[in-house]
Amino acid sequence: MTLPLRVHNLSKEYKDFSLTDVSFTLKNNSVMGFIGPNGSGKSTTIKLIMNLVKRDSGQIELFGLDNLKDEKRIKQKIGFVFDENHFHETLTVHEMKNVIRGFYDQWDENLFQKYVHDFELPLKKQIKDLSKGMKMKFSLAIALSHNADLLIMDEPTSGLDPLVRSEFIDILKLYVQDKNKSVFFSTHITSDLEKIADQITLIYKGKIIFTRNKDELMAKHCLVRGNPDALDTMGEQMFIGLKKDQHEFVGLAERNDYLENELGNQVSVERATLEDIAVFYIEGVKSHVAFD
Ligand SMILES: Nc1ncnc2c1ncn2[C@@H]1O[C@H](COP(=O)(O)OP(=O)(O)OP(=O)(O)O)[C@@H](O)[C@H]1O
Repeated sequence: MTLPLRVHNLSKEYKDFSLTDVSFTLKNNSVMGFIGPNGSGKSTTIKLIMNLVKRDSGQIELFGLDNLKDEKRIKQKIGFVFDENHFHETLTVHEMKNVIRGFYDQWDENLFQKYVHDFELPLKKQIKDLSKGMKMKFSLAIALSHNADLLIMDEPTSGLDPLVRSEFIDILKLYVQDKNKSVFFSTHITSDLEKIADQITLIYKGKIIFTRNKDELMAKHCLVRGNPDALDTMGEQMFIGLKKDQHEFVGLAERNDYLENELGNQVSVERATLEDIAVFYIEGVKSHVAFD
């Protein structure tokens, strides 16, 4: 079976920023969360995948097809939700939909109308008068109504309230119940990814730190907290990332017996959230000068 998305050694140079040898693979029927601090290169990577920006080198394959040579064919199979508004502000929802549906061979009007109903989309309102949440739901309704096999979304939930975000997650869960569907999206809201993601890719300063299975990532890591004196016994090298002052240290480590059994009374070992994992991996990279 061909993979929905494969990015290989992708590079792009801007004046003050480089995306360097970015590689990752989205598995079939999988949801991948693409995370990293502001300015890490998430939108740039997504724009390169969608051929909105020209790459310097590397390959991008969607469904086994080259994203440049087979762009037209590929775009029929992708539902794209973009943070920046790419609709004509003065058209109504209904008019805008009629423009967009013309691009898709497999437009499903009944399905679109179902989403209009479910999302309570106001067909007669001009795009400029929609709230942020409504615009996102409209984008999502479009993305879901042309039989796309892959959703690619750039921060689709930024600025949305928890209720709308929770609806969004439910929609994605339903979407990937179909074994042919996959999702790739960037976000800063790692708690959403804890609920829905199968894979996580972390990017920092234009380089990939890791692509990992989310459950495995969360099961394998822990936060360790304690008095800095305990570091003398433990050694700092066991930490992926570490923060300390004179009173306390907090670090991310891989779970192991030594930590949990032998050091039990000197340190506390806690569950690490996805946010902790991302923050401390980056902390570790920052303290590793060779990265720059
Ligand atoms: N067209 C451009 N010309 C020059 N620099 C650019 C251009 N587009 C993006 N950049 C720079 O590339 C870097 C990465 O930006 P990008 O938008 O990809 O980051 P991001 O990870 O999506 O950030 P955020 O989480 O804040 O949305 C930034 O430093 C940005 O200023």
